[in-house]
Amino acid sequence: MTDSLLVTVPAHPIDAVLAFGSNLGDREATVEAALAALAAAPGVELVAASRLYETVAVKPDGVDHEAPSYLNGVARIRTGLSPLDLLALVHRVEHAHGRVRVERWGDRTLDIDVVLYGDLTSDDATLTLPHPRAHERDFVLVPWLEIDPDAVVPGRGRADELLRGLPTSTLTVYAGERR
Ligand SMILES: Nc1ncnc2c1ncn2[C@@H]1O[C@H](COP(=O)(O)OP(=O)(O)OP(=O)(O)O)[C@@H](O)[C@H]1O
Ligand SMILES: Nc1nc2c(c(=O)[nH]1)N=C(CO)CN2
Repeated sequence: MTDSLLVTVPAHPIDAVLAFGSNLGDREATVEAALAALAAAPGVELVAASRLYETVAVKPDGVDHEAPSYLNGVARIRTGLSPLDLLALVHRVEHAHGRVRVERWGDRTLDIDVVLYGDLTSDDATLTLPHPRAHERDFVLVPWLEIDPDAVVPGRGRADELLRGLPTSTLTVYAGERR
């Protein structure tokens, strides 16, 4: 059964953190369009967005240098949407940008994860909060720390300390292909 908190409309706007990834097509245009769509959505205010980072694809067996690399970024929004309405919005934006799911962690034009919704924790498979793998992903922690140096993953610890515990990072700041 879905946790009732996941369908509760908040009494006050909630800060939520979203992580973006794209490794197919015009990655920069896709991420920028997704951010614009989220910023324009009723009940969402875009508060901050990180730079984009070029990152090596991580597959279930480890990093895959043969796969197209990702652009990753993180945004903080303030929202009056319930957690599940936010997830539904994120899915609509993914589908509007041609998201096709073929295999687990397969290449994709756009992936948006809900990293955090306020301090809500959930172990519901439909929306697990905080995102169950955010704490082990440099491609989430690095851009998140850029916009929130004191970021904390509830139940896991400070993002800067989590990052220090990960293998050497393969991220580089994306300078842009068209600029
Ligand atoms: N915090 C969350 N953010 C986004 N989706 C989530 C979250 N928790 C659970 N899900 C569920 O996970 C399902 C699969 O999501 P998705 O296809 O984006 O996974 P993935 O990108 O392949 O892998 P990962 O979740 O490791 O990034 C979604 O349909 C969604 O209901
Ligand atoms: N570098 C990188 N690798 C990934 C990413 C991602 O966003 N960036 N997302 C995945 C599943 O969501 C799987 N692997």
